[in-house]
Amino acid sequence: MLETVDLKKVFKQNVAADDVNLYLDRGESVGLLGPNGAGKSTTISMISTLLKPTSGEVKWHGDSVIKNPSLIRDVLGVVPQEIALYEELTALENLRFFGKIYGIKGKQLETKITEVLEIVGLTDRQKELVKHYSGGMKRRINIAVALLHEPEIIIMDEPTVGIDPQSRNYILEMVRQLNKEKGMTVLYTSHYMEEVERLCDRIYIMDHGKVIATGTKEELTSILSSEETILIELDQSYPQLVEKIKQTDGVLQVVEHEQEIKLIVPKGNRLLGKIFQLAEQEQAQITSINVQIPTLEDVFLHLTGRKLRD
Ligand SMILES: Nc1ncnc2c1ncn2[C@@H]1O[C@H](COP(=O)(O)OP(=O)(O)OP(=O)(O)O)[C@@H](O)[C@H]1O
Repeated sequence: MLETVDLKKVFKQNVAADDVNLYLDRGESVGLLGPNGAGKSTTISMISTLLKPTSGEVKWHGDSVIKNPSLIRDVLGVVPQEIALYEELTALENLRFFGKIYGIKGKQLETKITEVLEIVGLTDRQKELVKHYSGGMKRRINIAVALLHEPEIIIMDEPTVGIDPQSRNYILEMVRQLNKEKGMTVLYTSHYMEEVERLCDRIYIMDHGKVIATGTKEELTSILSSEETILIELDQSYPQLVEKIKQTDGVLQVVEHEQEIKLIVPKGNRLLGKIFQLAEQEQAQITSINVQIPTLEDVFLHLTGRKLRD
């Protein structure tokens, strides 16, 4: 239904999107997972025709969206990362304003507004000025705006960044319902692994402008089927210990974050004894040590040697 073919965007010397190939089938929920600066926003800006690609194609049912942007504009709802609302208007006035921009009028507009307010759970607060809304409520109205014209496909650019856990949960559940119950096709970008794991049927992992892996969560984590993750917590950080662990035979990847060290090691390894020995040498106190099933975060670490969120 929607496809990008070798989509590229170069800003001066910086290749923000590098031959990105994605596809979405009708009714799918697809995640674009990557750290800040990976090229997610650039890619979706090109898909939604807000940004002209340096080269490559965006196709809607096989036809070029680059040549004919109107093909996609009516069927696409875009929720940008930045809140795009008038603070001095109420939520209802914002929805009326944006609805008219979409060309929806009169009774049809009022019916649609009632419906989208219900979807985002803000019916009771619709007459309050947006400037008095919390960050999470503003994001929900931002989403309501994108739903006004009944898009076939909705693209969301990190819609939960910087909001409270309750609003975050509300948004995630709402996206799930739009996809699973209303059959809307979703392209969801995030740097939160848990969100794409929870919401998306298929996931593209991006880094430095490139798609570095794609598949279902199970397919992606099976990249690590012969490996496992060891998570070590210490009473404080021990840089020397990290260095020694990195040099230990059989340790494939190591990342540290404050008092925590995460290792990717081959399954069935016998490294725990060695780790305890090294900790003793460095007089480091291990407060916990856990062997875990690999997550998408570990897949990213395995592929790039870095954490998803640094
Ligand atoms: N208008 C622009 N001019 C120059 N460079 C840009 C522009 N927009 C993005 N970039 C650069 O392109 C790269 C990809 O940025 P992009 O915003 O697409 O990443 P992202 O994965 O969406 O991350 P974030 O979540 O931080 O937005 C970054 O190096 C960024 O600095």
